[in-house]
Amino acid sequence: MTTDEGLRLDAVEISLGTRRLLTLDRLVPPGQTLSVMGPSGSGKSTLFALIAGFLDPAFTATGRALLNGRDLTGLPPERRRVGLLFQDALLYPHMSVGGNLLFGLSARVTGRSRRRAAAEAMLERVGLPGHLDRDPATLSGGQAARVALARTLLADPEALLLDEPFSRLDTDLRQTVRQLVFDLVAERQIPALLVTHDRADAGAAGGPIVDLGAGAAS
Ligand SMILES: Nc1ncnc2c1ncn2[C@@H]1O[C@H](COP(=O)(O)OP(=O)(O)OP(=O)(O)O)[C@@H](O)[C@H]1O
Repeated sequence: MTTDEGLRLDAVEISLGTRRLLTLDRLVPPGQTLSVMGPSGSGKSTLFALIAGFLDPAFTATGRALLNGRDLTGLPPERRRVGLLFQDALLYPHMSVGGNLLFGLSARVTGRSRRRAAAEAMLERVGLPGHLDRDPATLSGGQAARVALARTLLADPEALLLDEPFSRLDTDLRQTVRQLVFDLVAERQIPALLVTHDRADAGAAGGPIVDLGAGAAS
């Protein structure tokens, strides 16, 4: 592995006015999940916004985020190859499951039948074979979370930002879905960041934990 691989947060510092919100200097190697913890307001979502490319202009940031050697600074969000998963699945309600997946699918996969096959294969991998024509409104919370994961991965991201994606799932489901997520992170060798308030989630991620509330986050 060269040092270029993975998600590098190179002397990142984010401030809000005169208040320094966070500083972070880390490499998240391929296949590893760095868990980001910290109290409300410590800057977890702001860090994700910086990496994904939608930092509010109210903040000032120095340092760089590099993904597999590419400096993300100044790139529009759609060119960053960063996948996001949130608390809510955020599926488009007016599209079928397949429509949602094809919407996310990388433009590099061309041709209707190849695109459908890629979506079906990904559904199968997340444990929902044959669900392409389902209406998202009829899915359980766990199924919707799996579809959201499938949609994110179909875009072929080079890094994953997981913003409390398990917090709405109850215990058993939570364990199954998070295992699936971390299995896929390892399988695809993608670096991932997980924002969570839950030590068990951070433990399940298996990687290092950074606490933004501790004042010495690095
Ligand atoms: N658009 C904005 N303009 C000004 N201040 C903001 C803006 N968005 C967030 N903040 C402030 O920036 C700080 C960090 O917010 P952020 O949402 O990143 O925290 P967080 O750790 O994700 O919190 P939570 O756990 O509640 O999601 C907070 O003090 C928040 O009030």
